[in-house]
Amino acid sequence: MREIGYLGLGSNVGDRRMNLQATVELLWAHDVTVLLSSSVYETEPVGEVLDQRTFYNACLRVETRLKPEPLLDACKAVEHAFGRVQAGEEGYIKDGPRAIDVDLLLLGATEYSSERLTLPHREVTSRRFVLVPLLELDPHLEVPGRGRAVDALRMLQGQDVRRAGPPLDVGA
Ligand SMILES: Nc1ncnc2c1ncn2[C@@H]1O[C@H](COP(=O)(O)OP(=O)(O)OP(=O)(O)O)[C@@H](O)[C@H]1O
Ligand SMILES: Nc1nc2c(c(=O)[nH]1)N=C(CO)CN2
Repeated sequence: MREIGYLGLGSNVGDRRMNLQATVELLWAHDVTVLLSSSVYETEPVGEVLDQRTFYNACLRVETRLKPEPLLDACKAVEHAFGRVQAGEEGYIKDGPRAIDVDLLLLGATEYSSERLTLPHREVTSRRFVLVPLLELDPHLEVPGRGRAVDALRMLQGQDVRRAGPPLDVGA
């Protein structure tokens, strides 16, 4: 059975837009069909490392037959193709600079938790750089177990998120 899911992309190293665009193509090669892209947003860094380049962030609506863990594997394979150092590996910096980050935000109505995967993503309702592009894709989006995305965004202040470029090319 095919499910609709949402992925969050982020990049702040190299040609940020090109990295996001290349990710769309790599996802296709891993059985993840990209249906729609949000605009690309330039966003102020949040988390443990604030003194770094601004990020380009976007969200994708995808369709896939992959179950949660294999879909996470596909996200990780894309990061690996960019040479991403993973959590637990030497040189990993939590919230540090990266050419690409692919987060699995939502997969249908699935609520799931394992050692390596939490669905919905634990930060989906606490990051403006995720909620703004998600709401562009679906203004009525409900986050399973956590209510309406628009209500979550209303609770958040501050972080600068500004539209920087058109949606990524998804070949539709
Ligand atoms: N929904 C999810 N999407 C992606 N990774 C997840 C998810 N839930 C748990 N994880 C786990 O989180 C680990 C750390 O992810 P990552 O290295 O991308 O962290 P980060 O990008 O620094 O922080 P964040 O995940 O908060 O954006 C991954 O190796 C993965 O096993
Ligand atoms: N603005 C912004 N800040 C971040 C981002 C990101 O994608 N955008 N990703 C992080 C680690 O996943 C940490 N901080």
